[in-house]
Amino acid sequence: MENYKILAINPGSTSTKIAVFVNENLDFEKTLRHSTEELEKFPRVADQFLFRMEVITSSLEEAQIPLGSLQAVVGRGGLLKPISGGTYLVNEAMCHDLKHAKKEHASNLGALIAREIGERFGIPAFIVDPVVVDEMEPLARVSGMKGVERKSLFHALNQKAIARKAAEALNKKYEECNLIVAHMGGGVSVGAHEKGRVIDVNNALDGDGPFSPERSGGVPVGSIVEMCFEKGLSRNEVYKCIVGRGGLVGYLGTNDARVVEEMIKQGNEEARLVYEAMAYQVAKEIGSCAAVLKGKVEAIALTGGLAYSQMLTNWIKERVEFIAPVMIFPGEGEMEALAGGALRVLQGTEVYKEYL
Ligand SMILES: Nc1ncnc2c1ncn2[C@@H]1O[C@H](COP(=O)(O)OP(=O)(O)OP(=O)(O)O)[C@@H](O)[C@H]1O
Ligand SMILES: CCCC(=O)O
Repeated sequence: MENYKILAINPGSTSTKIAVFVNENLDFEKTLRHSTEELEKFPRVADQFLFRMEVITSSLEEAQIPLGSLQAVVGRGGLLKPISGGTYLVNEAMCHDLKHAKKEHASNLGALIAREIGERFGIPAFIVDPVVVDEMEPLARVSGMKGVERKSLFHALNQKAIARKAAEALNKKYEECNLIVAHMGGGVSVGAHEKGRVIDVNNALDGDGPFSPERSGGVPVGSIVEMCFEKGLSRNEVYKCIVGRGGLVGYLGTNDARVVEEMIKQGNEEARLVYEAMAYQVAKEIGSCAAVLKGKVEAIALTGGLAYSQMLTNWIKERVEFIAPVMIFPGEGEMEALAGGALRVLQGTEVYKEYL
């Protein structure tokens, strides 16, 4: 069997994760951290392109991994038009949309960096399951306000990767089972996976669903109207309260769940209430997904950095275990999922999709 060496690139808001896989096997991995001072110099995420390229190429050089030895490069996909899940070849239309994306998101750089490396070394560049994966049913799109549609914007890459692992643990194919996946990281998304399609999910970036370490999740809209029109906050200030300064940050001044657990251990009652409320909201969202799937749920998977917390997962489990067995996959499998998507295409077990 031919060996494929694949570089995976995952640009995050404060880091760039890179990994090199030979087929399924991890050969090299590094998280390149970027300080606020380093990133502050760039007015827009797109302006960080050369800076991130430079840190990636120097680390690979340092690790003595020649870019010329790669067979493919794969980046985390960003805020494109809504598309179905899968592996996409990076093309001109995709790069155009990412350069002109209305919203800032570090993952907008994934495809652009992958394409640059791909072109330099004559190898294919892909993205896999970007945050805009949209497999929602028409019913799920109706918001209740004419002219406003519910959108699918979530941790598609990790949700799909973990759903595949949960299916494997059930000895089934992902496309054969109904699962609920709760990704609990800096943001939280809870998806109803029906036979390999995420038919409903909360929009993790736009104030929808449970609150998270730094996002407010859904809040009563009347209060937002007041913030906009009576408190005189700017558009950016209001958005910051929803994404960045919401959730644990807003209540407790930290986005680090470990710090919150320490506060609870020291007897801080507010910290306990807020932390348990986060678990309560995730459990409620899981319950909503169970209704979406008409109760036919084979497993509930909890993942993301917060899934390391036993305190949190126990609170969630006690409320949702009656629905289906709860499986816990702490952390995220994004690098493996990126490389896996590219590998399936290189090995010919999956056909890449074209972004139009
Ligand atoms: N061992 C642990 N116990 C409790 N919480 C933890 C642990 N490890 C990480 N966390 C928490 O997980 C959260 C971050 O999760 P994660 O690293 O998945 O987020 P991210 O990658 O920054 O954001 P996102 O997943 O939204 O893209 C933080 O609140 C962090 O404190
Ligand atoms: C929208 C999913 C990715 C993120 O939370 O930033």
